[in-house]
Amino acid sequence: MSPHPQHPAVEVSGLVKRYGSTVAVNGLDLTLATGTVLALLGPNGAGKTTTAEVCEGFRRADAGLVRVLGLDPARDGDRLRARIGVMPQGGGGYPGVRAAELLRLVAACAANPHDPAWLLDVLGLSSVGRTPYKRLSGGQQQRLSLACALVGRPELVFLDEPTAGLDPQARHLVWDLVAALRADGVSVLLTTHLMDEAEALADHVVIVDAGRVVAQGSPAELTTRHDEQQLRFRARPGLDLTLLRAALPEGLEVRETTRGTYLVRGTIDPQVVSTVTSWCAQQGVLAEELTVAKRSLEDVFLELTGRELRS
Ligand SMILES: Nc1ncnc2c1ncn2[C@@H]1O[C@H](COP(=O)(O)OP(=O)(O)OP(=O)(O)O)[C@@H](O)[C@H]1O
Repeated sequence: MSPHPQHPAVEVSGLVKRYGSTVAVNGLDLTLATGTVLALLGPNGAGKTTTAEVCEGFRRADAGLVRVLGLDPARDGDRLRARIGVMPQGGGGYPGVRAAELLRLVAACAANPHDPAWLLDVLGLSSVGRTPYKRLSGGQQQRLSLACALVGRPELVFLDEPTAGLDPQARHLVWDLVAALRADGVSVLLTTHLMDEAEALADHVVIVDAGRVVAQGSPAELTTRHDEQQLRFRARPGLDLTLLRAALPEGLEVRETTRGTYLVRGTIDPQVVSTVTSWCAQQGVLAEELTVAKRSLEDVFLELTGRELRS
C-alpha cells in the first residue's frame, strides 16, 4: 500500500508529448484515485499508450506535470519501478525464455513477490511453464505478460489492452483479477477498446481523442448525463418512417440503423412507446425485441469521437 495515500495514484496535468511533428498528447489531464480503476478509452492513435508510457517512466513528457505514487517518473524511475507493474501492449518476452523461467526472473527483482508457481496456476499457465515464450499462443503470452506485471505485488498496475486477442474464458479471468486487485486496494490504469470492459471494471472512464480528454466520469455518469434514451425494435426492413416521424414529438431521431433494426432516440416517455407500437399496429408490423435503454458507453464514445476510421 502507498505510504502517501494522500496522493492520487496518478496525477497528470497539461501533458504534452510529441514525436517529431506528431503531437501524440496535447494537454491531457487525468487523476487516478488510489485503490480505483481508471479506463482510458480512445480511437487508435489517440495517445493512450503514450500517456501510459510517460507515467511508467518509459518516455519523457515535453510539457506538463506527471506524478505517479507521488513521484516524478522522469526523475524517480528506479524508485517507482519497484512499486508499479506494467503489462505493455503485445507482450514482449524474450523468444527463447521459458514461461516459468521468465516469471521467476521478474519475481527475483521484487522485494516481496508472489509465488510464481501460484501465479502461473491462477492464470492457467502451469501446463506451459516449460514452453519457450515464442511457442506460447498469443493468449498465453498475454497472460504471462499479466503475470509478470503482477508478480511483484505492485501498488499500481498499468494494463495496456490486457484482454486484446483473449478468448472469452481468459477475458473473464483477467476481469476477475482486475476486480481482485481493486478489492486489495491496488490502483489500476487500463487502456482498452472494449466498452463492456470499461463498463465492467472502471470506477472512472477518461475518453481521449487526438491527445486530449473529451469526456470523463463514471460509466453511469457518462451514459446518463443527457436526458436521452433509445427505443429499439426489429421489424421487416425498409419500413417508410415518414408517418411515425410525424406522429412523434419534435426532436426525436427516428431511423433504421441496420437492416431491420429501428431506433428512436431522445426523451422516451410512455406516450412515445405507445405511439411507436400504435404505428407498428397500423402498418401490420410486429415490433420484435422492443427495448428502451439509456445510451451505452459505445454510443457516448462514437458521439464524442466520430465514426470515421483513424490512421
Ligand atoms: N514511437 C513513436 N514514434 C513516432 N510516433 C509515434 C510513436 N508512438 C506513437 N506514435 C504516434 O503517436 C500518436 C499516438 O499514439 P499512441 O500509441 O499513444 O495511441 P493509442 O491511443 O495508444 O493508439 P492505439 O489504440 O492504436 O494503441 C499516433 O499518431 C502514433 O502514430
